[in-house]
Amino acid sequence: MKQLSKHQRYLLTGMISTSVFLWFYLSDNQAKLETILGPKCAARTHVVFVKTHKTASSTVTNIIQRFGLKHHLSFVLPKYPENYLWFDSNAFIDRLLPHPNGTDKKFDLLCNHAIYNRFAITKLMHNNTAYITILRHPVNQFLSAFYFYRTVYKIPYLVRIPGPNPVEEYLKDPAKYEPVSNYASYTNNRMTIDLGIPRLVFDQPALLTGFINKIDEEFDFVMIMEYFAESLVLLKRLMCWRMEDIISMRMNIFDKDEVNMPLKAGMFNSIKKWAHADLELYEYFYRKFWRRINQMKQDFWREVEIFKEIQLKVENYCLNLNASQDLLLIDGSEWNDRFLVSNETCKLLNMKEVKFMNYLRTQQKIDVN
Ligand SMILES: Nc1ncnc2c1ncn2[C@@H]1O[C@H](COP(=O)(O)OS(=O)(=O)O)[C@@H](OP(=O)(O)O)[C@H]1O
Repeated sequence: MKQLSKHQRYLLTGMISTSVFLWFYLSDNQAKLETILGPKCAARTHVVFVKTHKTASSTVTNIIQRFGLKHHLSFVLPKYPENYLWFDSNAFIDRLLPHPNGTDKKFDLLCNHAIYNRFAITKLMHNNTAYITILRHPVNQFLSAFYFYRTVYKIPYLVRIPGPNPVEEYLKDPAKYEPVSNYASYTNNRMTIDLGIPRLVFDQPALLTGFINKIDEEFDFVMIMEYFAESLVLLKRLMCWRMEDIISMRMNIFDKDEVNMPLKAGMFNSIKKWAHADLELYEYFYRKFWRRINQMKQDFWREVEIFKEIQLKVENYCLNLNASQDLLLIDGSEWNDRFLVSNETCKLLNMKEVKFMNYLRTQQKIDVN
């Protein structure tokens, strides 16, 4: 074979090393490809998450809190010691911590419990804010709320219910036990209440449907708790966030063995009947969720699978944490850059909503001059 000249050898070596470099870059992952060709999309940083009760909403709030902390974003936060945001009076601004950069500035994120009030919230937020919420099947949502607010929070109207099976007793005549105020109840179609739909329309089908349609117009995305992984991958795509942004640890799990209130025959249907506004809301957005998923290409399901694998690794790592443990390295894929999970990451993933909020409150106060 003919010997290559020095110049040809030099060119060939250059071509090979460039190819190896590009191969490493391109085969590594999508994020590296984006480094060369420019990003496909920029992460959206303006979100309102309407935190419905007992729907895995604290888990989603943790995701948003971590995202905001990482990107130094501003949060709409109630003044200490309040944990809820109240938009029911014109003086709602007085109950909020001021914006860290001046009172005329718009906030980036809102993710506390609040009764949705579009008029008030738009005054605080940027025009390009994504409005998001989450719903759960009303029977499980009702039971979760009933058990939690009776046995953990010990809310008087629920504690007062007598008998060996208080759920059964309550379902015989819910109105007998329910508090008068809309907002004091956690068991009367609370997801619908959280979304700002008044109790007055619960028994007026046309008006209720009208309100649900309005929510549909105003919200960018409604997640479904029973499809949490799918919901988070859709959220990631909508917001152009990274895989490490949507990992989470389950918050507020309630051990059903702690309560001895078996669900007897007929109770499932009684709850559906009582929670009929929540049921209509849930079924509407459940159908919409699946229409959205059915429009996705096959790669959506591959991304969900990858996400579930990563989520499991993170859960195992954070649950079996010990101080000397190495970092967890998550490999890159078509949908994510490589990333590391550390003890510090786990601390944030496990941080309860109120503790996280208190931390954010001190951060934002420090920023106020
Ligand atoms: N990731 C994930 N997947 C599935 N389910 C989850 C998840 N995270 C939280 N949960 C369940 O959600 C219930 C708590 O909901 P919230 O966090 O919204 O409660 S709260 O209103 O903020 O008190 C509570 O339900 P119950 O255990 O039935 O009470 C949690 O177990």
